[in-house]
Amino acid sequence: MAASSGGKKLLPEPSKGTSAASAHSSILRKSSSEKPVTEATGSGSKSSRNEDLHSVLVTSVLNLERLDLDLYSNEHSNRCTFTGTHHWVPRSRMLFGGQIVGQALVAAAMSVSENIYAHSLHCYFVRAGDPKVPVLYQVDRIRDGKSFSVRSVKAIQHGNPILICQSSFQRKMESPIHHQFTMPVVPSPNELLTQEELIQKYLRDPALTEKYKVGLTKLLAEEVPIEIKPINPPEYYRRVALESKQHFWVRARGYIGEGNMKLHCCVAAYISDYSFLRTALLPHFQYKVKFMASLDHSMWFHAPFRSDEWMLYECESPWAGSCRGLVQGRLWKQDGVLAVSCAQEGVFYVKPSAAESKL
Ligand SMILES: CCCC(=O)SCCNC(=O)CCNC(=O)[C@H](O)C(C)(C)COP(=O)(O)OP(=O)(O)OC[C@H]1O[C@@H](n2cnc3c(N)ncnc32)[C@H](O)[C@@H]1OP(=O)(O)O
Repeated sequence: MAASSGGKKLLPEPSKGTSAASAHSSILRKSSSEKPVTEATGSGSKSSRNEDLHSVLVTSVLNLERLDLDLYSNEHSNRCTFTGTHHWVPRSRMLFGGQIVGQALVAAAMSVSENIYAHSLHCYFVRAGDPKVPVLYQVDRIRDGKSFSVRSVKAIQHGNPILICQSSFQRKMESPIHHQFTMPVVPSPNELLTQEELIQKYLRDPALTEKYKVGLTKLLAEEVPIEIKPINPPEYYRRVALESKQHFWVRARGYIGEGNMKLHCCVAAYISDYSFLRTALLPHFQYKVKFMASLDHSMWFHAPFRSDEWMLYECESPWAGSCRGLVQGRLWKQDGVLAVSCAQEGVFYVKPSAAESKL
């Protein structure tokens, strides 16, 4: 399924100067008519996952409607067809950054030919997204070179850009120059509880205070289309300074299938912004956040991967200051291959701590 208009499958736009035939690739192979998944499917390898439950990320969230050449809307994708409400929106009530980045990459990918693949993207979030109105995606074809193609995408609401995203695509190339770090040693996904199972465990704790019960119940009710298995999650009630690092296993909720790499990169863009920025707050438990938002987001796609299979998200924050925090992340495949690197800066405005307020 590529962009769809009135249910008809639309193939990506032929790149200018490229024969339509070579551009006839669908970045999203699965039809949008397939049943979206509404709950986690299967517990482990893709073979145990019900292949009829396609991820709502593919059937809906990343399913843009083509309005014109290089112009797309998420009007029909931003809604959960089975509930009529908008897809998951953080409690900040701003559009989730990962959704805007993922949709911007879908729009850019529609304008490049089949045999080149996303290798990097760099975005700025310039205005908060409004969950009450659709987003327009305007693609500018900056350059098509022999090996690389560059696109610029503007995500627009109320006539103003909310996101500007540059992305670059490269044709497959081999090279003798190759190295990567070694994947951290952590428990495998099968040894861990999902975030939902952890919350259920906390909710069974008789010592749980009402405040935490309400917060955890709200978190449980959120329909985030991502499955997460935290590694060494801090006890919810332990208010202590933690190292600015976290690891968790992560995958799209539901089946996506072999698809092609452009689709998995778009889903990884969505996934990569979830629970990422909070890494910078882990050492600063004593402060109450009044405002928090991602300022930018960058990704580098290194090797083929599947975003509907467990990947280890290794997150760390080397620095925070001047109301900003930097987070860096690496997505590892279970076989130890480094698939994706991410980086993001965010803005935090916090209330002074109790001790500071007394000064
Ligand atoms: C963790 C969630 C990850 C995400 O997905 S966030 C979604 C993706 N990111 C975004 O949507 C951010 C989009 N960009 C923007 O909204 C703006 O560029 C951004 C970052 C707010 C900067 O715009 P500016 O006009 O410069 O706004 P600002 O930073 O001056 O103010 C923003 C709000 O914070 C408040 N603020 C500013 N300085 C503060 C302070 N010292 N203490 C407490 N609050 C403070 C300020 O009042 C403003 O709030 P409000 O909008 O007026 O209600």
